[in-house]
Amino acid sequence: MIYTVTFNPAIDYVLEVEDFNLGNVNRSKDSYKYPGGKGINISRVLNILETDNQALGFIGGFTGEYINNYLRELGIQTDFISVEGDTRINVKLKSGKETEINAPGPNISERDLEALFNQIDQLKSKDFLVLAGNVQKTLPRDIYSRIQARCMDKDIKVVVDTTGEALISTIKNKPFLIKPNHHELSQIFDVEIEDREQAIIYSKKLLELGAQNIIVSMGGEGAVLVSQEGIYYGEAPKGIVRNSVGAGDSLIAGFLAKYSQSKDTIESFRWGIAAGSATAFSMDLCSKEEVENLVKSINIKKIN
Ligand SMILES: Nc1ncnc2c1ncn2[C@@H]1O[C@H](COP(=O)(O)OP(=O)(O)O)[C@@H](O)[C@H]1O
Ligand SMILES: O=P(O)(O)OC[C@H]1O[C@](O)(COP(=O)(O)O)[C@@H](O)[C@@H]1O
Repeated sequence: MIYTVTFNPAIDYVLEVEDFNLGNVNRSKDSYKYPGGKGINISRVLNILETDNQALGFIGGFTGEYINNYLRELGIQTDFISVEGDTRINVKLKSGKETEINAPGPNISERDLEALFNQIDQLKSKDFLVLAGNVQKTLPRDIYSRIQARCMDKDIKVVVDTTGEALISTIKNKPFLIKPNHHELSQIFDVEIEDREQAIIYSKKLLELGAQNIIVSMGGEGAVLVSQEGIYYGEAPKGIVRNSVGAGDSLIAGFLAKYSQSKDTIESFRWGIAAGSATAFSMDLCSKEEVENLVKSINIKKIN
């Protein structure tokens, strides 16, 4: 079974505004709302790709209830822990460029954390655990690493998709997969990573430090995969970008959907890129048909 954990879910509120003008009243042409947060997006795309999974994490208030109901109506199993305060609303502004404002989210108490640890302790060998998204500022920065440590005596494949210290602290515990985008990779090493060659150099360092598979996504430029099996590059297909929110999450879900059936890392990488791009070309997340259409056109090149 694949479990996703979202510490800080969100309703993604997408506003389309023509010629956004800062400091003035703007009217939006259209607006949409979707349940979001990285683990939740991964659960939704796994479900789209007909892969069973369960969504865990913390929700609160009317916004949390909206997310839980939405996922259950899609047929996704959920076992969220209820916290005090409302789950956040993140604003995604489309006006030529994409601007995102992500809110802080409710506090997580010691008791809430204990409840999550109890759930993690029920996981079994061969399960996948995805730890995704930002963790609230009030929590210790190594919280993902502590969760990983609880899985070490079982054969659980842990996937981490976050940034900064929360990500760095997990590398020593040998995560199965990490997926920084090139900006996040730049942040880790405090350098400017702008091309594939640089992304490879720094991913190799993460491999040496313990990560088993590193995918660095680079938006429309595709992604690189660095693992013990070698170094690969996958070009992203061309298309009209409608809303790239959730593209990175979709990449992870596409990878896991394929990997959990086939254990074929390279083919899974191809599916990941297809799912990421199919989401970028959609207003909401991808559809199964779009992913299946795109996957045929994606060429994976071995670099080393
Ligand atoms: N403009 C785009 N054109 C085509 N594919 C895209 C585009 N933006 C994102 N993607 C696809 O989604 C994947 C993840 O996107 P990226 O923006 O790097 O992730 P994140 O959302 O984590 O920042 C890319 O590797 C690519 O396959
Ligand atoms: O947890 P964070 O880092 O604040 O990010 C939350 C946001 O990330 C998303 O999961 C999208 O992530 P990606 O675009 O990186 O795939 C949104 O749904 C959500 O609003």
